[in-house]
Amino acid sequence: MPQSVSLPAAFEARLKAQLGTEFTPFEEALRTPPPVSIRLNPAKVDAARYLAAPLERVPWHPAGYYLPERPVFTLDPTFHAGAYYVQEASSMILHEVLTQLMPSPYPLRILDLCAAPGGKSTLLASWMPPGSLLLANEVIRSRVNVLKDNLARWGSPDAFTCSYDPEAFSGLNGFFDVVLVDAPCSGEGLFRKDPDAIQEWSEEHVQLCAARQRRILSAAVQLVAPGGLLLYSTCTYNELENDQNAQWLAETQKLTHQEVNLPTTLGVSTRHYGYQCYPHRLRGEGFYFAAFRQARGVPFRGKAARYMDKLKSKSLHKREEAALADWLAGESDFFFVQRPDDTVLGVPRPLKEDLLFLDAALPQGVWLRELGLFKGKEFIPAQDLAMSTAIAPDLPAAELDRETALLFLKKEHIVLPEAPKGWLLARHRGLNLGWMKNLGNRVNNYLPKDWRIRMDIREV
Ligand SMILES: C[S@@+](CC[C@H](N)C(=O)[O-])C[C@H]1O[C@@H](n2cnc3c(N)ncnc32)[C@H](O)[C@@H]1O
Repeated sequence: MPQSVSLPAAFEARLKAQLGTEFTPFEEALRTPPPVSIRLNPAKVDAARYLAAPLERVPWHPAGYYLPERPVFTLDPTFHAGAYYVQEASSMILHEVLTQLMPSPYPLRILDLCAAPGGKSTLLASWMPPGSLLLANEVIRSRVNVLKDNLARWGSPDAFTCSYDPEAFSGLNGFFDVVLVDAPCSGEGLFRKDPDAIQEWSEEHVQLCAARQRRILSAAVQLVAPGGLLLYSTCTYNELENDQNAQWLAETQKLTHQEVNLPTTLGVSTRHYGYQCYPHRLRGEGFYFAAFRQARGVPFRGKAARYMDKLKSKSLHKREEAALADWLAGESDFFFVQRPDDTVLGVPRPLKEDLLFLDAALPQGVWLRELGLFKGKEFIPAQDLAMSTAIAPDLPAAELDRETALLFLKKEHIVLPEAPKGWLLARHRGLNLGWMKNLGNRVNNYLPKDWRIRMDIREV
């Protein structure tokens, strides 16, 4: 935040009351550059081999690292391949919260109710026990595509996307073991990273956000299974949106507030119900979180059998299923469905019943991962498949140097005289970027238009 920008007077007065003598170091911290941090994708890269030089660790996440400066991420092909997510460090603490409060080795059903652009969803996808299901929801339609693409890049076959108002989930009461409400908020914690947030701040907006958060939380509470966890987080500091909403959850919604054991060396401040990250106490932005256990509640009761036919009617031919096996990793176990436009979608078989519940309970179901499309006998693989961790590891591929990888990501023509003909994965540092088809005299680039790098790459 530049020296010339001043904080709104009402915000400053409130933070002075909240922080006392710590207000001065807080304000000074807001005027220093925000730290840059990434979270590696352990399903795609091994830190020891991937990182060119040792980096400072984010103390509360095993795959979180601070970068010495902000690179142009767009010009790093491995960013497009889903090797890491650029995530503000404080919010990575949810990994520690989940590990302490939900130490389950068993598969879980997880809902990220306010998910775009997908930072917490990718964190959840990496954290969750094998066999779990993650549903990432974003109500604002214009924000759904970025969520879908970020999750596709992350590659988890067990993460799905949808777009509903929180109240639309009422047919799934008691279904989820973990529900995260990373609520839309007044964004006070982002003042350093995004000075525009200062212009948008007002007391009225804080009140509006607090009321909206309660509406979202009232819907979310119902969805948590008995014994399950509701996580509430914001990137703001005020009590109205934070601890007062947490108090309301504890007192009126009959949830049991959970404590998290965070060593004082981490610098996280304890509020009455939740926890607050301040930028002068740790290397991260402003972030608040509180955790609650659904003590009682009604368990979900659904009849999957009633809905089976719905998906069966769109199931694939046996010979097409057999052809698909070549494109998928040996250990993957998928069931396939075909959309009316013939796109083939794949779901890990152990999640089939849960997907059928979701499909029945939500008006338009959920978006499943695309595998490709059969055109006659030819299978045209989808971008989602290239990104998925369930793709067969031994498919024909061309390893591209950085310059050629960026040309591929710009959707330009590239020449590969040595490469075999047919479908080829474009790779950089062993990570898949997308599909090419080598016709001999030319290479067709199948990167989806929306994934194309738009910036000028000539500076590389
Ligand atoms: C703080 S952001 C979520 C950030 C995301 N969890 C991440 O880590 O990348 C809050 C999200 O809630 C969405 N949202 C806005 N109004 C909402 C509402 N009434 N119900 C649910 N979500 C809403 C916003 O569009 C936004 O994407």
